[in-house]
Amino acid sequence: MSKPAILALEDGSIFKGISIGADGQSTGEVVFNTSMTGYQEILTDPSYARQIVTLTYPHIGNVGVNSEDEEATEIHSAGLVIRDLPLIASNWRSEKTLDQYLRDRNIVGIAEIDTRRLTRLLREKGALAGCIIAGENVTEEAALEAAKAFPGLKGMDLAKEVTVTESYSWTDGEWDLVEGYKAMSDAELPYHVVAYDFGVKRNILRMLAARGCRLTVVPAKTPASEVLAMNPDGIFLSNGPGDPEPCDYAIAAIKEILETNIPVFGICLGHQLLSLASGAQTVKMKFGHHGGNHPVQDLATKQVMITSQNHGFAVDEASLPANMEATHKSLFDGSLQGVRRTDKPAFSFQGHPEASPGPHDIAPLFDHFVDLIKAAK
Ligand SMILES: NC(=O)CC[C@H](N)C(=O)O
Repeated sequence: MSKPAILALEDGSIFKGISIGADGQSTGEVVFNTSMTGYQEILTDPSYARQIVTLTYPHIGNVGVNSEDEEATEIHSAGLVIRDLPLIASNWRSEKTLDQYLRDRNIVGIAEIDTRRLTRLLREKGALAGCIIAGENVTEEAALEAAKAFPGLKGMDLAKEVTVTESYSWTDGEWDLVEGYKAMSDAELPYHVVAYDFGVKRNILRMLAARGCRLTVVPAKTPASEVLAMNPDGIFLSNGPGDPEPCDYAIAAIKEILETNIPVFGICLGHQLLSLASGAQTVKMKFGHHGGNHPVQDLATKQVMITSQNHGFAVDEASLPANMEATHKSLFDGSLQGVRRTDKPAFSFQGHPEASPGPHDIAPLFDHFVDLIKAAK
């Protein structure tokens, strides 16, 4: 017997469906993601903290879930909204069904929702605060009240909530498959990169390790002095949830790091923080970019790449300081997608070059980072 569930939005819209996952209540900013695959990676991406994700692809859960595809140890998304949960999950890697996974992690979800109506609404009005109530005691009034009480992500520092408490090392990246690194032990990997964890995805760490980087992953609030004392060959700024603007500790640390000539690479939240630390400004977007098919142009070569995206804030191109240059633009809406410092070996990208799953067109950005490290060494 399926249990009822309700999704209420701050504008008063009510969507009735059935519960998948845990009983309970969850509020957050409702966003739509147009990816056709990767629901488990989306759920576990720390950048989705405090966001309820609706997937436009209609059948979600077909291949179940497994322990290898998680981008972090927990589900960070505040809830899942889908059209149809298949009766059977079938894949050789599947360890459990999606609804069992949500129940085990105490995450609420709702199925049998008209996700096309919901997506059109979010496109017209922009991302809206919402609340899912699932299981017992499902009332429209309670869901509406909770949705309206959610303050929105603007001004919310969530990087400090999802980051690690202790630093750790990471060398897992099938780096031994890369020619030249085959016979090396982890400690012999040629480059030491310190990665700030603002909500990092595992595949970013894997892709850096695969290029010969021995990583020390550090908590979001680690001061620059501690990072510089580790003598890194490169510094990486991770993706992460929430508004970049209130992350003053990170902005201060990056400013200090930019006084050195150590190569810096930022992805998504890391891109926004590098820009803020350089004097640029960020803005909240209407409904953001969340999907796996976003065309982005490299402004120098004019080459167009298909990219994976997940962001609700963006760097305002008009605010770039004289020593920062736009490198990439979205061909969907013209928004800024990449920057580089003209006076320092520092650059960053708004989308996700590590896309897993997703297009790999922009993966060479990792090679560019390693090239800067080699040049600086
Ligand atoms: N994936 C990310 O790092 C997201 C960055 C930021 N939280 C945003 O929404 O724009």
